[in-house]
Amino acid sequence: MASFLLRRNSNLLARSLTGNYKEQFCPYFQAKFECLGAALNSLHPYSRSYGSASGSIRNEITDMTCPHTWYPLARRKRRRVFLHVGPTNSGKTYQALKQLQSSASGIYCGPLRLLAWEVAKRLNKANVPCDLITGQERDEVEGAHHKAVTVEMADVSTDYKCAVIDEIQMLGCNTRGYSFTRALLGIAADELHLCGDPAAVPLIQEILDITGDELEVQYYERLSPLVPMKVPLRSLSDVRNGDCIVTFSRRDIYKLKKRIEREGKHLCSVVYGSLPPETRTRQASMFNDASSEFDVLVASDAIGMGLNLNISRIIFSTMQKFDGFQMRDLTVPEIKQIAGRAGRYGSNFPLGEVTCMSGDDLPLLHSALDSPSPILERAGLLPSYELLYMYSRLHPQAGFYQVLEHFVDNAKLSEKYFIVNCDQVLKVAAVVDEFPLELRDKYLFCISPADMDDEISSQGLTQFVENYAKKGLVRLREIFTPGTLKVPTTPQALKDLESIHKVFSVALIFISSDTTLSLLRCDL
Ligand SMILES: Nc1ncnc2c1ncn2[C@@H]1O[C@H](COP(=O)(O)OP(=O)(O)OP(=O)(O)O)[C@@H](O)[C@H]1O
Ligand SMILES: [Mg+2]
Repeated sequence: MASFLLRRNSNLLARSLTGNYKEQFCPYFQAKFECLGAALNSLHPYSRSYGSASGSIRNEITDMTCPHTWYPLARRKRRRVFLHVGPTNSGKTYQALKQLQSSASGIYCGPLRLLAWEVAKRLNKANVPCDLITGQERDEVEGAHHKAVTVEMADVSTDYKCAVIDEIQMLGCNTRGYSFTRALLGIAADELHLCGDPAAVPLIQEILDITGDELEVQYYERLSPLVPMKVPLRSLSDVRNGDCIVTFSRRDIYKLKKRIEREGKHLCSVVYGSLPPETRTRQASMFNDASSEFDVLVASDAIGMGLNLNISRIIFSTMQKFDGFQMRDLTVPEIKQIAGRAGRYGSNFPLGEVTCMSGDDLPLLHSALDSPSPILERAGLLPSYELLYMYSRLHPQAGFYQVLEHFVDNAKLSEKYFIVNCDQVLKVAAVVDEFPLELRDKYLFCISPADMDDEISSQGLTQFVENYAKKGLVRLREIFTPGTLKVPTTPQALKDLESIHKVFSVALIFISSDTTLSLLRCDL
């Protein structure tokens, strides 16, 4: 790994930028550029500074009320959209994938890397060659006309016969929502299948009313029962084959694994968000494989969406999680999604059960499973590079941080949309503004999956940016000394290794991605 090089303006980076550049220079942006050019030319050269540009042009650029016009290729079609909605384990994704599989070309967009992997594996097994593309990997299959991708990698500049967007209710997510909105508005497919929670129906109906697409809603019922238990799990010695214990911190995951394994009856696989994706896949496969000794899973909500694992019973060790700001109760959709992993149709366990480790948590579990998810009101958006570029032309003295912050403050939105939380992007912007970089390089760093709340990851990114700005070249061996990475023997060493992996992931995005500008920060 240490031999990776990143060159400024390398072919790949340039390709990734121009690829997206082309995609976004649609008539909508072209018109705005022309407007902006005329306005700048009409200004006195010395007055072209922050705050002095024409207010009406600024309003024009920050107008995000019609995001559907950003995607001319999709707008040229009248797409046939099928919205598959229903509870978990009701066959929504299965039906959508059947259509994808029988189409001449297509793309599957999912919220989790594990889901994209599951779909690619399934299509390839059915002799439909399918590429797997996520923020960190690109597994290309000869002759493939199908792709399974994490939604951030959805390609809006290619014409497809069929597309699937899974877990479409995520368009309301406060951080990743904009990628789902982009895929919904932008994918140019004759037939588009959306799968998800019924709570998304009214919002999608309203959005697609404006795009002029043809929409059909199909409702589903659960295929096999999910039984909420009346009693909690009394002790870890009652854990049995096929159980999945859910908890949210790495420390608790390993503590539970150790305690269960100490009983001497089971071996546990672990799955959680900051575990590198290949490791997550391997752990999930070991658990799913009936012949392996790993018959119990200890996992966070990284297993919480759409996945088909051989789980018989979900056991919530806690009903609270830290959401980056505070400890809070799990929401109704989160509880239903996680519980819905038990007893998947066609798995080794035709009946699913769900319970908690504490009896005090049972009322919340039962009421959540009985409640509908709250209706979604708005879909997420994020200003594109092109909009920010135009805005920065009006404010040439401003750094990227200021440009983004001001843009978001001044953005005009229709009532169906909101701008997603930009805190992480702004944290990276504050770092990149310290270095002499072009706006598009800064933007690229800002949307990379660097975790600025993690000390090692944020230090790695800073060093990365510094080397890049100085030499236009980054040698990873200058950031990490080769040979110093060891198999971790303590929890802290494991955490550090996961953080280092995040820095390598940023490097990979710069080196291997074609659609870099469309990447979102997290690739779960
Ligand atoms: N008609 C069917 N024939 C055979 N297997 C099916 C059928 N429908 C669904 N399945 C299987 O049932 C399981 C659950 O289906 P699927 O993943 O489509 O559910 P879902 O409604 O998308 O659930 P979630 O909301 O959790 O994503 C999968 O393993 C799928 O392959
Ligand atoms: Mg599904």
